[in-house]
Amino acid sequence: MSYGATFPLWREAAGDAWRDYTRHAFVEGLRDGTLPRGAFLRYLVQDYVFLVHFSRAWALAVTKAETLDEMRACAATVHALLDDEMRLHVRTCAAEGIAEADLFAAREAPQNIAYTRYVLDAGHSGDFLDLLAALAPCVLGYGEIGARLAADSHDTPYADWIATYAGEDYQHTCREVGALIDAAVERRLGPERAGSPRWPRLCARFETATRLEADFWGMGLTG
Ligand SMILES: Cc1ncc(C[n+]2csc(CCO)c2C)c(N)n1
Repeated sequence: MSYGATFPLWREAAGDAWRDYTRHAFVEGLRDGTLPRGAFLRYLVQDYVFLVHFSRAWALAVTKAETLDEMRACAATVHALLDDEMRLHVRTCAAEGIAEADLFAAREAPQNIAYTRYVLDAGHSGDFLDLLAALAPCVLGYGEIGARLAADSHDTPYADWIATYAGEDYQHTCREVGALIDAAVERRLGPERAGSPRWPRLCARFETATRLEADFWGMGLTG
């Protein structure tokens, strides 16, 4: 999955961190069905809280945008997060007897705090590109993971989760976010993006967020 021109460069620059995230033991457990249900539910409850803060980060992106197209793309993501993706968590948890109020009130794990506040700080202390570089591993990594797991399908109780991220709706979102990143980078750095003095810092932001994603899976596995 390339999702545009910038993402493959950031992914390449992240080196082993990308592999550690997208091939994490938690992901392999989703793929072959060996992930314990308790680990999945722990992840889902934390992920609900994660999505609350992620919605805030995309809302921050609306305020950091420079064009109406950028504002529209980020506002649409806020809407999709609050109205679609979080509902999936609510439904799955409800089926296990966990109410939405419990999700909202869940105590955040340190790995969750580290990741979401890192992303928010990238936006507060930096500009639109700093924020997008910190947001990208989350959005595009799940697209890549979903597509890989669906292509190598097993009989797994996590087939719904895989289908959500492998599905055309989500893959379309990933292509749109890839295009948003490409246009934002071109606008601010020009055509020689990788030669820009800002480039190494953007790669570093992407890599840090990637490492925090891997730690988030780890939290699901071990609590
Ligand atoms: C830890 C963690 N990382 C990534 C995602 C996936 N994700 C987060 S926001 C979003 C929609 C577009 O921004 C998607 C698909 C997740 N749920 N939890």
